[in-house]
Amino acid sequence: MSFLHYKDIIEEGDLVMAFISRNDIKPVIAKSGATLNTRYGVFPHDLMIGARYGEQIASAKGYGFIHLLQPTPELWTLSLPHRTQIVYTFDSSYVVQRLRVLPGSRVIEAGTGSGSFSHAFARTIHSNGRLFSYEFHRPRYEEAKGEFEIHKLDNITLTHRDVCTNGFKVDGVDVDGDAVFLDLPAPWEAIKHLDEVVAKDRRVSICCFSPCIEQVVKTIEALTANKWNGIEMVEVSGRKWEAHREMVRDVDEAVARLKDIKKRAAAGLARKRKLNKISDEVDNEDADIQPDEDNDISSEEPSGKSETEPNLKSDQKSNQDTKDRGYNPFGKGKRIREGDPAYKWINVTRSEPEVKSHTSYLTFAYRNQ
Ligand SMILES: C[S@@+](CC[C@H](N)C(=O)[O-])C[C@H]1O[C@@H](n2cnc3c(N)ncnc32)[C@H](O)[C@@H]1O
Repeated sequence: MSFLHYKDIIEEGDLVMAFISRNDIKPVIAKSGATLNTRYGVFPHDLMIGARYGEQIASAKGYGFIHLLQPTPELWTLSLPHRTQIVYTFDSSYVVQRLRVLPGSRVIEAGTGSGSFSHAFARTIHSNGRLFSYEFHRPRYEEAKGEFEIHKLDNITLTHRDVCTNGFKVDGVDVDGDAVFLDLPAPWEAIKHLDEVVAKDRRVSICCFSPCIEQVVKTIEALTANKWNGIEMVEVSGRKWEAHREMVRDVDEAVARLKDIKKRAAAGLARKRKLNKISDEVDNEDADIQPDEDNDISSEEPSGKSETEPNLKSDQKSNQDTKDRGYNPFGKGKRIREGDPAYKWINVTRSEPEVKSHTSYLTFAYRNQ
């Protein structure tokens, strides 16, 4: 396994992205005898080893299940241990294409932070490219170094350095960068050091990622002073769209639904009244109880049989609902798989209710074009 080369079968020592739910993805190194404990059950790693990436496995007791996914930078970004603020895929995907980062590119990145963007760069530039990443915080540097080794990202050169003070030169290496990404509190202090490491014979692109407009202004001043051209600032407003099919229903079905709701409400009320009556009887064991027409459930129960449902006692009825009732779009009944060709469907899209708010401003510029 590696983020650079995909494979089919999971082996001991491979990284597996255990997809528990949309908001819960756990990176796991498959190790014989170990277990993954989740709220859906316990998953022995021995079930993962030998399985195919993409496969679903059941928990040891068979109640829950998870999917075993191939590691990708996108899944890593959603599951990595946060040491800092990170760049998410909404922004990183845009930056990668806008900087024209390709297999073979030589990219300069500072700071490394949690290594979220480093994974995306490393995957895109592939084995023939090189990412020069810089981090001045010692523990973060150490942790990123360990992660890159475990993830076999051998196309990254990680340097422990304050780039604002000491620049980007790497001993014995011609960095020759053609793309630069600065996610630093003061990128304007680092820009002046780029001259000594960026390519002179081809186009070089830069992106500075800054959360506030005052930082953007200072960055633009430094880019202009250092002869960067085509300066442009953009903001990515990420929003997820969900596409699925919805069953087309007609008026008769809508009327049936209203009747169904009304009938269920009446039956529920009757059951509640019956229960209240029983508890009153228990409380007043010796009392002389007069029949109360308002609480007589026989007047509340639907008297006639409906087309689809015999007039059964409530517990029998609920069994009957799921067994014989066939498709019921509104309540208990057979579940229909989305897209079942026996029904009519329409394609619909829905945007996520919560629009991602501001992440950062992206300031782009170019040299030697
Ligand atoms: C917001 S984080 C970067 C997050 C990263 N882009 C990611 O996606 O995970 C900024 C990092 O820059 C580092 N940093 C700040 N100033 C620096 C400097 N002058 N030289 C090197 N690293 C620096 C910080 O320690 C921090 O880890």
